[in-house]
Amino acid sequence: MKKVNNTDYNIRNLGECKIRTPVVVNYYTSDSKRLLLQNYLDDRTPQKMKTVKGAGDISSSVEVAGPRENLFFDPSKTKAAIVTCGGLCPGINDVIRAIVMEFYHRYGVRNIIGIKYGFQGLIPSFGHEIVELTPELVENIHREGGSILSSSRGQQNIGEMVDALVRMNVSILFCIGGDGTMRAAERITEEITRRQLSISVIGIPKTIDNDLNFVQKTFGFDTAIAESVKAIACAHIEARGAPMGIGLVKIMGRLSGQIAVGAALAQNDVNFVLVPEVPFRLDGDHGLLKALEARLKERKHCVILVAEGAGQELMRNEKTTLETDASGNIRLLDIGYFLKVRIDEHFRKTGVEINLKYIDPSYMIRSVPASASDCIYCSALGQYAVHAGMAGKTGMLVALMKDEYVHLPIRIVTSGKKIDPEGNLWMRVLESTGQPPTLID
Ligand SMILES: Nc1ncnc2c1ncn2[C@@H]1O[C@H](COP(=O)(O)OP(=O)(O)O)[C@@H](O)[C@H]1O
Ligand SMILES: O=P(O)(O)OC[C@H]1O[C@](O)(COP(=O)(O)O)[C@@H](O)[C@@H]1O
Ligand SMILES: [Mg+2]
Repeated sequence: MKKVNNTDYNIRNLGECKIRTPVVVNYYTSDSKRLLLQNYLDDRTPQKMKTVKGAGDISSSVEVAGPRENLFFDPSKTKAAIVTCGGLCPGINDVIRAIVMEFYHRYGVRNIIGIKYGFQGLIPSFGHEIVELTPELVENIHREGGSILSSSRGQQNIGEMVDALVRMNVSILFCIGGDGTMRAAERITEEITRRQLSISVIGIPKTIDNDLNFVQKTFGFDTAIAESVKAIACAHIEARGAPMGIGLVKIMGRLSGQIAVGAALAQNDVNFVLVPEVPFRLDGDHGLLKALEARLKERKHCVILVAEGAGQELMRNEKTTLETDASGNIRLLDIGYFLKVRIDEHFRKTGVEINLKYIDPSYMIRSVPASASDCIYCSALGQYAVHAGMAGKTGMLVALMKDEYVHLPIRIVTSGKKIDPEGNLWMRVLESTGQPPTLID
């Protein structure tokens, strides 16, 4: 990576630079649909592009993250704003800290503000304060979980948010968030483009769910796994501590079972992993209850790990109305409690006395400070985000992809990454748990 110091970059070309969205060329999505983004082809020198193998034989090129020789924004006049949205996630404060430190110490930018309570902070009627972010303020924030700026859910008016950016004279907006935040960031970018404003929008992929497409890993994911593992270890101890013990753990993961899968692979005490991507049944010769009977008969204890989004169809019928949260995310029914009740009922009927202990670590896996590996990731994301913003990139996010930090157009990441039930990851889960390949008749 090229080292930046305050004299390395060239701000003489400010007027000649254009604010622009990076490109992905010839990318094939996992379902093999061709995604061709016609866009600016800047930074396409070989050392600034990374060629990655997509599905099949198709290669694609994406921009590699890092400092650029030409800046779009003049550091002495630049004002940056940071907003953190959606669910909390370990490492948010690390990213905020890295952005502030990079601006101050690398680029000499002094004007950095924090928007409070997610996108609400850009809507004047909420009356949230604006926070001035300085090195002194952020110095120790990475030791705390959560976000010093707080967060919120709920859609806000895009036009009003852009008005606020204009009013505050913001040059670069950093949106730290998950899929919802990236959808909002995309719409903000579109509105900025429509108004022909020179405001750059840079996304940073946060979510313990790790469900952003093309992004190898969202920050906070590793920490969430490390915390989930503690609950699994307790469930295992409890299961072994009583005759016919069952430890049942429910873990977050709304549309994807990535955390459950990661935790199961990290802590090989789990016998059944239930995720949204792989449907299962309770009843029938190949259903979960029969498989559980067999496991208990053989080993006298069992650990079940269920992702919160798994088995939703088992609890719904045609009369169920789907409720959503303020952001439009579907409110999930409680699969953990449902399984506890159904498993208890089943063994009562069959006359087998079991000891089921249900553990739901819930928010405990996401409100902790980041693990060491997430800390490293968060600092890198913050630094690269600043480089991208100063170079006038927009409508993009910084992310790790195939072990390289790259720039991805925001619009390609929001379609939702899933575990492939035919893929190697799920295969490894089956191998390490010993659970049957299917729990459906
Ligand atoms: N299509 C959209 N247009 C505008 N705002 C959106 C859109 N989707 C989500 N948002 C907003 O982005 C913010 C974060 O989204 P949310 O789903 O709560 O969390 P996350 O970004 O972690 O997935 C919320 O304020 C939400 O209302
Ligand atoms: O109760 P909340 O705050 O709405 O959050 C619950 C959800 O937030 C998450 O932790 C992460 O979701 P986002 O990152 O998309 O906000 C999910 O795993 C969970 O379903
Ligand atoms: Mg989300």
